[in-house]
Amino acid sequence: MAVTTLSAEEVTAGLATLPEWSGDPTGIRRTVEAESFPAAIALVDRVAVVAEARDHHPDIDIRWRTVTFALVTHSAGGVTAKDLDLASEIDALVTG
Ligand SMILES: C[C@H](O)[C@H](O)[C@H]1CNC2=NC(N)=NC(=O)C2=N1
Repeated sequence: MAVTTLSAEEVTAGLATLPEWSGDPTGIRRTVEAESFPAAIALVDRVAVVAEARDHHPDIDIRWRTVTFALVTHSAGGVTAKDLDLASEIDALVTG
């Protein structure tokens, strides 16, 4: 499915619905403090299942209990609706 990149205004509007996320048209990101390292890995595993199902994958940085998810649509060269949608899914997986 061809997706088009979002404008700065569209990303700003999208981030208004995603208060845990920050970023701009080049990428959006969220950091999560998990209870433990195993909990961090379990969260990453839950996100991996959804990402694989969507064929849309975050860049993930794991540092002990701190997990940072970064989203951009690489093939489009910027943030698209796919990134905003997956960000919302990740929020649901964080709260569990
Ligand atoms: C072949 C496969 O569908 C593509 O490489 C997918 C995989 N996951 C992806 N994830 C992200 N974030 N951006 C992409 O452009 C992308 N492309």
